[in-house]
Amino acid sequence: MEAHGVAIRIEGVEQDFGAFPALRDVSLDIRPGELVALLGPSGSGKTTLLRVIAGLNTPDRGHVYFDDKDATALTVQERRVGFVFQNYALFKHMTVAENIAYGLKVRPLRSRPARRDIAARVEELLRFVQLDGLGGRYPAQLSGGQRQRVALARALAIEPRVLLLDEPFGALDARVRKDLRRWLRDVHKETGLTTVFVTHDQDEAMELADRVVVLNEGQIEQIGTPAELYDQPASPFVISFVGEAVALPVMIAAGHVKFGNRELHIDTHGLRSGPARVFFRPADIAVASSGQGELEGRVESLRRTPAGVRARIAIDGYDQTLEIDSPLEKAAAPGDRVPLTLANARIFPAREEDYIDAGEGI
Ligand SMILES: Nc1ncnc2c1ncn2[C@@H]1O[C@H](COP(=O)(O)OP(=O)(O)OP(=O)(O)O)[C@@H](O)[C@H]1O
Repeated sequence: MEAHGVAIRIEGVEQDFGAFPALRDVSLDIRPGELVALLGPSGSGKTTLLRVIAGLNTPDRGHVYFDDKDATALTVQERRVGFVFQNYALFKHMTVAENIAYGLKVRPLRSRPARRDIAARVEELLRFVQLDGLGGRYPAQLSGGQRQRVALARALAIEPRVLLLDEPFGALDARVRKDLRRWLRDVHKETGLTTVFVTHDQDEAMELADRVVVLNEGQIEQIGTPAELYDQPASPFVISFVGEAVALPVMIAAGHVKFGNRELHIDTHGLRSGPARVFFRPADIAVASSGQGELEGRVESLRRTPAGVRARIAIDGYDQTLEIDSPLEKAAAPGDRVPLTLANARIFPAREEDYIDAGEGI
């Protein structure tokens, strides 16, 4: 990638806490104006990576570049990053306006704007985050969502060149979260700021981000647009973490994919003969016309969902159940035996531990 097309470059970054490797060989380019999500389960290294980008953590190995300049040794202030944390770390004893003005007031005298200019900037930001008129309140007098908007205004006040958000909506209820997500997307559009946010919520990442970085055990599993992650997941971890998936242990032999003694009509994608796993989204498994299914199972239970029904099905020859989505009018009844067809399979080599499981049933 051309250097001028990169706002933040992370190169071979590693961070250890004692003997524990929290980040392992993380490399990533973030383009100017991009909205990037760091997504992963608890403990996967999201916050650690965000802190490395911010300059709050110094990596043990590797480099961070801002606009092509090595920023690894620069402080937070020197990097000019704006921060928003999960639990609205606002100063309780300061009014909303004072909170927003804080980053400007603590600047060294020579770069500090005049009082009048700070006041004007605060007013402008209050309007921008749709809190005009509330500058005199204290944080305790605001709702959670309002506080998070103040936190964002405070981060924007210093005119950062990068905005970093750590689970910014984590503590809010589902409805407010959703509203703020949309709002943040609008804010991003308007400011055009390079923005990196941490979330463990795949819906949040997929709805907001231009690109999503999936982290697992301190390593990047995949970087891609939401569509790429859904349609071309690079690993079993990604397909299972981004959206729902069911996995079936299969055996590849002579170019055929067998589940027990049934053949699944799936391309092997050039995988060698041996044990493998195929993954499906619940929406990609459908009840077939009788006699036409690749698999057969018994409906154990049904649950109504916004889009139709979700059926839990015990598959013949497999000691686990899988869940499928079907439209209301096609719903079977508990106890029914149903033939199933499969679409959009992803196939991956089995891990060692699957070899034994898969081998037994096949
Ligand atoms: N200062 C520290 N000292 C020791 N271990 C740490 C420190 N900070 C993080 N860790 C460990 O590093 C790993 C990654 O932590 P990190 O906070 O980056 O994960 P995360 O993906 O943000 O998780 P969560 O979603 O739970 O916040 C965890 O196992 C954590 O316990």
